[in-house]
Amino acid sequence: MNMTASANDAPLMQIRNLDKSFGGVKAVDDVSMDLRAGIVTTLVGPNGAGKTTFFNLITGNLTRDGGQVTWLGRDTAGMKPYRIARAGVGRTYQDLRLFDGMTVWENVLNATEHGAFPVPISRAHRIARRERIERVLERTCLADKRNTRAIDLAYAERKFLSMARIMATEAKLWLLDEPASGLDPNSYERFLAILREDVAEGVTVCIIEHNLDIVIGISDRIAFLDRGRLLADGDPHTVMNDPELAKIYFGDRE
Ligand SMILES: Nc1ncnc2c1ncn2[C@@H]1O[C@H](COP(=O)(O)OP(=O)(O)OP(=O)(O)O)[C@@H](O)[C@H]1O
Repeated sequence: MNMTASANDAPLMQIRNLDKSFGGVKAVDDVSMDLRAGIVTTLVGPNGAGKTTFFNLITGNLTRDGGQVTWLGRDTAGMKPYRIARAGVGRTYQDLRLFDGMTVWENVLNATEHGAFPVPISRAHRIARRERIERVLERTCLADKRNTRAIDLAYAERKFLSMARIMATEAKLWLLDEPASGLDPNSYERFLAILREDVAEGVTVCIIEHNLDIVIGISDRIAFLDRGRLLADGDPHTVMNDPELAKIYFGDRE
């Protein structure tokens, strides 16, 4: 969405020769990628290509077998997921992973505390955080639902709540797992507007998405994974119009 970002900007996240196997399956195989400020990268690829494993490796949910991931210049090896999150890497899940019994407000507040390891904050910070959450709830149209339990929300509202949790943490990198799937057209437009505004402010986004119509509309860049390998990484139209990749994607490879 920000095609003007300079190619010389240092990447926020630098991924080099990343490897992960499960038994004999190479889920992520020698993948290198740069994630730069203000750029939306979409990961596409057939089922089992390694997209979720890739997310799990860069969030610290899985331990890599080899390779290097640096975030803001620092090697993340050995960092716990909550530390990586606190350093500015936010993530949503396909199954959303909300706290169903908690209210909207509590769900968002909890995200700002990064799980079981809250950092003590001053009164001024608490006030600033409350204002930030208010603003995020306005933007995601959840302000009127602040006292509603997550389980009682409609599907699109639950998706926006998972976005709100990232937005409130002011994460610099958003890793979004199928953020637009199942959204009605109005909700999809609202999602796109939020994404565009935050990307314009410098947020970096990496999305896993299966819906190819959505992919083209959202992405500055497409990374195509297959059997753990990064087969292409570049301009959306070039990648999506590649006949060999199309065969792989639609399952009719030779
Ligand atoms: N915890 C695990 N244990 C064993 N094998 C796994 C595990 N997680 C993933 N795999 C395997 O690693 C490969 C990559 O899986 P992954 O879920 O990362 O792919 P994906 O691209 O996200 O797929 P999908 O689009 O279906 O979600 C697959 O062959 C999968 O079966």
